[in-house]
Amino acid sequence: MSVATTSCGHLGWMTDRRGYRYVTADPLREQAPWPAMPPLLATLAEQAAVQAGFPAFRPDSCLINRYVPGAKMSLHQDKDEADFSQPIVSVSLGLPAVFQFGGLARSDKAQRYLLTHGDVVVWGGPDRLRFHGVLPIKPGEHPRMGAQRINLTFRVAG
Ligand SMILES: O=C(O)CCC(=O)C(=O)O
Ligand SMILES: [Fe+2]
Repeated sequence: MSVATTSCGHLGWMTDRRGYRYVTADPLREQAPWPAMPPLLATLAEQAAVQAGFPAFRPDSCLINRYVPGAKMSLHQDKDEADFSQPIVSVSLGLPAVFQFGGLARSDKAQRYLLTHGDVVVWGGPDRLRFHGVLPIKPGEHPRMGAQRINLTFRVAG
């Protein structure tokens, strides 16, 4: 089962026959601009980045991933962004997930971390291009978010 994805902020992520890329308009909403990034969330992401040693982080894109039980994300690198000196800031809400954090090669052994409601992860610097993914979400009901996990990843995409 796959993850449902949308975006907010100046740039959002899409895929079609031409491949994956960041664009300024939502192809599923008649090319309307992506919704603005809520300032509260941008500030949260920036403050997390400061704590991790990335004080210049000003995200222009937030990917919103929705996982229902059974949904997973295979190991991948986030490498469509323009500037790899900027980190990724990830905020997890709802059902728990096992996050896999691997090496710079897909075949490298991945560490596993449990991410629960409210967890924030920052990866950058020499770790920016590590392979990562999410194991299938276990069935469950989160008291505030219901039977789903929402993950927000803040990025400097353009
Ligand atoms: O859901 C997560 O925790 C990770 C999401 C992710 O890696 C991505 O959107 O590129
Ligand atoms: Fe990713």
